[in-house]
Amino acid sequence: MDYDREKELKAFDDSKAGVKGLIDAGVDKDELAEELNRCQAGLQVPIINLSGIEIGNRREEVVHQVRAASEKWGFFQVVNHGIPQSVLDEMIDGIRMFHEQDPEVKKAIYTRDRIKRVRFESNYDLYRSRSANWRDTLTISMLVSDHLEPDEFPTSCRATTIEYIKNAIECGRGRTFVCHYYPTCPEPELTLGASKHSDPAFLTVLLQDQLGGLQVMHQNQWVDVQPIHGGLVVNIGDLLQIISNDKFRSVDHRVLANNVGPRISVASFFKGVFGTPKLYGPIKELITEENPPLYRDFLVSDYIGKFMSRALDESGLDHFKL
Ligand SMILES: O=C(O)CCC(=O)C(=O)O
Ligand SMILES: [Fe+2]
Repeated sequence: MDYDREKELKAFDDSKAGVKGLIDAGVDKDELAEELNRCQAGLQVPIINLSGIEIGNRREEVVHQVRAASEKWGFFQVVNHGIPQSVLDEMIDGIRMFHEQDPEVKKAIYTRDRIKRVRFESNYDLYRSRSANWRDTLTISMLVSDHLEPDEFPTSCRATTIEYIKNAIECGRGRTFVCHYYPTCPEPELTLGASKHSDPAFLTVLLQDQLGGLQVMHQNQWVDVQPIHGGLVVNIGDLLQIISNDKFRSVDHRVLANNVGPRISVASFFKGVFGTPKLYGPIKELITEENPPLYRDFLVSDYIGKFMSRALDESGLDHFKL
């Protein structure tokens, strides 16, 4: 592979020509328009109702639905999950407030709290793949432990403002919150909110607002993930595809940019442990003679390292295939 992402990023930064420089150099609008339009109306990612999960055989039913959705779609939405609507609404409002506050105050918070603002990659992505990431994100990494405890999510997402989010960090385990803010885009046909990718995580739980824009690749077509008030979007990430030995699917998704208004979403990535020597790989119970392991064992930090340095159109999975 002769492509060096860091080097290209630096070259772009050094040029100081900005997005305008890239556009002046020529963007193939037809290519992007074709890619944007490959959509499938009428399909919908599975919606799983968690109500009464403790009653009778409901749990079994739900497990079955989760399994089927994870195999066929890699995506589903959950409703009646028990997190109060007010908590979800306040979380969206908190993120909006954070991003829309006075720029100087925001800057002071970033500095004071040493919050890492992920590189705003729009310029770079436009350059590299003719598709920008039209969003500002705030990334908050949680403390790590050596196992995943996804059932803690409801507590740790009780975040209304940045202060609350930080409190959540205190009790968080091996996960990262990405609080997205997709500003209104003057030319949505020229760009993307988030370019096509699969997630570098075991599992992602996503809260999105009512604007829509998230699309998932299904049978070679883009399908809209319809916003459901009070719903949460769950998707399988690369790491779960690996440990399930390809039984569950980590599928590509993207977010369209729009000129209607800012879009807000909060993604909680369950990433496992970064700094410990724990090895992950296809779960032994799934391995038989007919179903041999498809991936080698790996450390989460190896995987994340590969993901970060890969070319944009590459999958993070390929490096671990046997
Ligand atoms: O904002 C969204 O709806 C999805 C964002 C996403 O896919 C990601 O951050 O990995
Ligand atoms: Fe994603």
